Amino acid sequence: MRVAVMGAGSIGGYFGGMLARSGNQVTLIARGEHLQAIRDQGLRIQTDSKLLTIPCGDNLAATADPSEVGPVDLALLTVKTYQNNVAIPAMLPMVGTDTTVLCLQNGVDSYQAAAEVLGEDKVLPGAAYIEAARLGPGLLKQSGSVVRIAFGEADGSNTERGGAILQALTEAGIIAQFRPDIQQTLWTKFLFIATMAGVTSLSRETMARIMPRQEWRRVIVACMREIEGVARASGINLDPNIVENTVAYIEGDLEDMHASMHADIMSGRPLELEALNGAVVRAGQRAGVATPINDLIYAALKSFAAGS
Ligand SMILES: CC(C)(CO)C(=O)C(=O)O
Repeated sequence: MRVAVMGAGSIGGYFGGMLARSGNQVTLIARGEHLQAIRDQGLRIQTDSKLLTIPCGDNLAATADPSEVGPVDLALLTVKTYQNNVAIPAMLPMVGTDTTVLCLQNGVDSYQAAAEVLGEDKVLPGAAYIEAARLGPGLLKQSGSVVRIAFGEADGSNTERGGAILQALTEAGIIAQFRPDIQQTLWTKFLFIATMAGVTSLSRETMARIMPRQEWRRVIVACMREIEGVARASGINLDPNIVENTVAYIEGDLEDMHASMHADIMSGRPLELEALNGAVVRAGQRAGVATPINDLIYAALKSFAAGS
């Protein structure tokens, strides 16, 4: 497959690198010293056990300019959601008649922003579970054993392109699922990440530190119940034990689990607040469900959302 990755940071870089290693023709869209380092030294991915180097050459290329790439079979959208206004229109030269755009961003409505610009029939919503960070120019760190993508057609249909992407991801060693119930999948991750990104950013403490504390645990469970209520009132069919399952999932892997928004606020970078707690507040207003905890998180973090 010809693949382009819009946003070759830690998550896009990891998936792009794996797809190149398994024989796809991958172009990373990157900028500045990150781009230069990838070109000079290859993309380097440090896992818990080894350093993988994927040199630019046969299967991997990197550029700042999407118009150099031309139409691809698969474009991954992995920029932070607050970059969408610039990044999504910039993808247009890479989207042709047969291109599929797989949105792996946080949030339940990010893929719609892409669909509005790139075409309703082009964009597949998806959710990524991966613990990754950028250590330096051209160098990524992927931690822990969880690397998973769940995606689907927005209308729940079973399509040939979905099967082809599933095969490419699986051959790249990524645990992938092509799901008929993609809204449920998106909201399941959303309930987890909006809550944990919100509370860890608010407290400036990691999940491992706040999860065992009863006072935070009550807030976390209440925040998840709030999001569950908004989802159900919006017609999303979540698992009846969604909150208990999500708490158990977090507690099962606490040491390795960090919310990227927490890392962002600690480093003074912009926040995905609008796509996370802001989106809960807006969806709550639409569905007529009160969201006092997310209102508080949203209000408290708003002054930091543009970075500091
Ligand atoms: C799944 C997880 C926790 C890591 O990619 C995430 O989406 C985030 O931190 O924003």
